Amino acid sequence: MDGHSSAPGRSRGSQSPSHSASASVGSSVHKRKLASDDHAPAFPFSYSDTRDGALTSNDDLESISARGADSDSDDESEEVVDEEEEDNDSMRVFTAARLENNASSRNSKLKSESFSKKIDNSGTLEVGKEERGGNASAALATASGAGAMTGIVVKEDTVKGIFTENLQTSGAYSAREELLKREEEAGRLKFVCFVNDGVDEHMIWLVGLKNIFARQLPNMPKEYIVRLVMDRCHKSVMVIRNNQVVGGITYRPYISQKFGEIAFCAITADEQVKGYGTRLMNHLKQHARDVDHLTHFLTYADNNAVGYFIKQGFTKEIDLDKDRWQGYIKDYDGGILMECKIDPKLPYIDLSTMIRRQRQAIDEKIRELSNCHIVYPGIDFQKKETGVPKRIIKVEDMPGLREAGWTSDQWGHSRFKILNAPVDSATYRQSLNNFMRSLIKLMHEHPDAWPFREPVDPRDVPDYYDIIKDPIDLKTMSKRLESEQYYVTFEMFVADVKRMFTNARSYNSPETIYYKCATRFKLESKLLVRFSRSESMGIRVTSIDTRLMVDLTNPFKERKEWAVRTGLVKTSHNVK
Ligand SMILES: CC(=O)SCCNC(=O)CCNC(=O)[C@H](O)C(C)(C)COP(=O)(O)OP(=O)(O)OC[C@H]1O[C@@H](n2cnc3c(N)ncnc32)[C@H](O)[C@@H]1OP(=O)(O)O
Repeated sequence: MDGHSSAPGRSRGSQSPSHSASASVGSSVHKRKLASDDHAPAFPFSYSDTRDGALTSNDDLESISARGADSDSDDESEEVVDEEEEDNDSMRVFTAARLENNASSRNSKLKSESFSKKIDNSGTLEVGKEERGGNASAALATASGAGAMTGIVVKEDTVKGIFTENLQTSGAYSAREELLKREEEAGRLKFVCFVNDGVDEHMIWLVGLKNIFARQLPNMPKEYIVRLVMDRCHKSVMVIRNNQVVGGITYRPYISQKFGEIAFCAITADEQVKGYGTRLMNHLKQHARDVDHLTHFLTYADNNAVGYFIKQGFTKEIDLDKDRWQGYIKDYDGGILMECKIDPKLPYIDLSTMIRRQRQAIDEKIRELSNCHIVYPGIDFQKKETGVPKRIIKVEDMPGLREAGWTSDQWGHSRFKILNAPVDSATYRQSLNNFMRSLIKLMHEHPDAWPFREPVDPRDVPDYYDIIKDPIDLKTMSKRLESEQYYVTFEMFVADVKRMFTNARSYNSPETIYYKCATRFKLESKLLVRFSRSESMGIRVTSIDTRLMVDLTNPFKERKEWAVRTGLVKTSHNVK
């Protein structure tokens, strides 16, 4: 039973049999003292308690360290474009490195062990039997089902000649978790939780963990790390791979308060960003919930690690009642207090199976409602130059189209309808072609159109076609238009114009004239199409966005005047 008495003023040192320097209050003094006093014992307190063969001196610890538990070894040096115009911006955004893997930049300063910590008399921790006997979490994971990363089973499709394919197997998170789970099942990886219990093997791992913390949290006084890792009120959940510790979390469970304080968390440098940190946290949560009966975790997250903690479900908003934690936990400089609620039901160490089942259930439901999982064979579409088909393929011959609910009256269906256009499809198409022709002509005349008038010559730009897989230019568009087979909808035309700008802006860097031309040309083409569409559709625009009008620069100036003249735009309204 936790006999904690509310004594926020009592120093943490009072829990140690012979605490000394560490009980000082001023943080800087404390830090300096720890950092500079070579004669100070590495342990701020001595282990007079010898239960379970606990260490009795600093030498014992050093000797264990010398046995090679150091896994973080010292040799490690450490529209026409429509409304969705900006959809291509992402193409200019290059993916940044996921992590700045520089341990020395991880800046976590111990501000002060404020020693206002309340004492949790439950401090003597029972290490669950399952931890002593191995790894409860791993056992649970094994019991909870196969971890094979199989794809979703697709029902046999009865339609002849139709292929079905797995839509998706698993996301990156699940894939990583599954992989590590399989490692656990194969015995190459385990997650254990120990306190300083004097058992040699456990001590070796704890010392190894201490070394990792010392390496990965360089601003944390080493003596302080040793003290907490070896403190019997603190537990450490460790990642053990091939009998070597590769990381861990040291935390203190406050049993009566039902929360735990994560003191240190680190993975050895060359094993970071491989999913160990996530799996470790999941094991910790499961253990803390099932063994310690905790409901929350609190931690002062190092600024550089806030992202990691957020991904593990920690938030900067602290919901936990202050009475439950204030005065218990230590303050750290450069750290942000974060909280995580432990879910009472989630299978933390088998989340991937849960996610896979949920994904499967959703996928099955989607398959009941749609045929989007059915993949049809492609059509033999032999193209002439400019992509115009050599042989006209009847729409109804396209595999899967009828199955998708297409009917012949939908031919040439478009979001854009020319109003008052003839209903018979031949005349309608003629009007559409005329409309697109007038657009191409106007675009051709635009002063910024010069880079787009002809296809890029590979002799001038040898790598262009290696990078741009779907080239397009105004001349090619004109040919497509003249074939009268290609642009069967206005959307197809718009798609080519969009691609022309996207190609230019992905091949060329922003400071180039080509990129700038593309940006200006894109904007004005967009305005042009909006105007032309309005005109062609017979819509009488009675007001036009001021911004559009202001943006209309030269070659379209006449159109603006024309728009005003014809009453397309209300002069009293927007035109300046
Ligand atoms: C209370 C404290 O101890 S605070 C100090 C925390 N410890 C440190 O900063 C020491 C140095 N860092 C480390 O030891 C490790 O990088 C840890 C413990 C922070 C994370 O362990 P890893 O094994 O690298 O984490 P893991 O591979 O599971 O990554 C989980 C996710 O968090 C992200 N992540 C990992 N570290 C960080 C970080 N420092 N900042 C932002 N995101 C991070 C990963 O990119 C990954 O994202 P994804 O799921 O979208 O791909």
